[in-house]
Amino acid sequence: MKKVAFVTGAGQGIGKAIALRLANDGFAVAVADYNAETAHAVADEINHAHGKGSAIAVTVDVADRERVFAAVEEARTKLQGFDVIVNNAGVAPSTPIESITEAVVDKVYNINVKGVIWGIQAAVNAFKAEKHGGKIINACSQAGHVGNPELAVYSSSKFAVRGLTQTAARDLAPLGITVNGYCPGIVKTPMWAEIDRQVSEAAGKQPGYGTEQFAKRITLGRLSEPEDVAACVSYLAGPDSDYMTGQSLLIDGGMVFN
Ligand SMILES: NC(=O)C1=CN([C@@H]2O[C@H](COP(=O)(O)OP(=O)(O)OC[C@H]3O[C@@H](n4cnc5c(N)ncnc54)[C@H](O)[C@@H]3O)[C@@H](O)[C@H]2O)C=CC1
Ligand SMILES: CC(=O)C(C)=O
Repeated sequence: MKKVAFVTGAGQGIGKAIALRLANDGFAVAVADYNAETAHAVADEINHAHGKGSAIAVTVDVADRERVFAAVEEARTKLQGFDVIVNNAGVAPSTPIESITEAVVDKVYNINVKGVIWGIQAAVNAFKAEKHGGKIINACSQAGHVGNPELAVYSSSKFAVRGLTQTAARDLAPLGITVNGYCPGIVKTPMWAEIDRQVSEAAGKQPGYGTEQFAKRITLGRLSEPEDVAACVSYLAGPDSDYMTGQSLLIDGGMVFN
């Protein structure tokens, strides 16, 4: 029987790369996203293009607690098990301090922070129903290790995810559940393209300027591909990370040294 992984925000970008990688690792994958079209496209790619792959698409807004519980239960029932959740969905609007509104704080925290809490809770329910432990993996960021310019709301939400990851690791260890996070640097996805556009525009520069500014800090001298991140998540989802919990691993090409 295949192990089952549930990946949120898996319709594009890093989440898509994670879904494809875990399918390749032998997991049956629930491709969860609030964009039904992209979720179905990724699930189809796994089922058809990858031959041995097995996936379903699940439409869910991670900010909606009830829907998250229902989506996890749907995946557990349809895929006949539940072993790993990757709480990957996130949003990252540019928010220079003086521009911050209540609406943008609510939106970012509802998705990036509450969405992770609901995912953790729903996964615990599913692990209990399956009568075994499991692995919870949360999307953090280098911006959760060091405050990023013009990304105060986003950066603080990722600091919160790092705190949640440590705390949940302590609370859930007695249930045989590990909780870890991954902290990418600058990854070539639609999210990064939009941050670059907003930061460049705010500086009165052409697109690409924001990337240049951030990229100066990358020791390895290149931006990350989504697959770089998926490789780390593959490790966190597999047995080689069994003796690791509460960690938020930097995969940032050496942007931030703590
Ligand atoms: N791209 C980057 O440079 C970095 C990204 N990250 C984190 O990695 C994760 C993935 O980022 P990307 O792939 O770059 O983003 P992206 O914007 O390219 O893709 C995000 C996916 O999440 C989905 N999504 C957004 N809100 C949702 C919601 N409420 N419910 C369900 N699905 C939702 C979107 O439909 C989309 O498919 C995020 O948590 C992000 O904060 C962390 C560090 C760097
Ligand atoms: C978007 C993000 O998390 C970055 C640039 O680290």
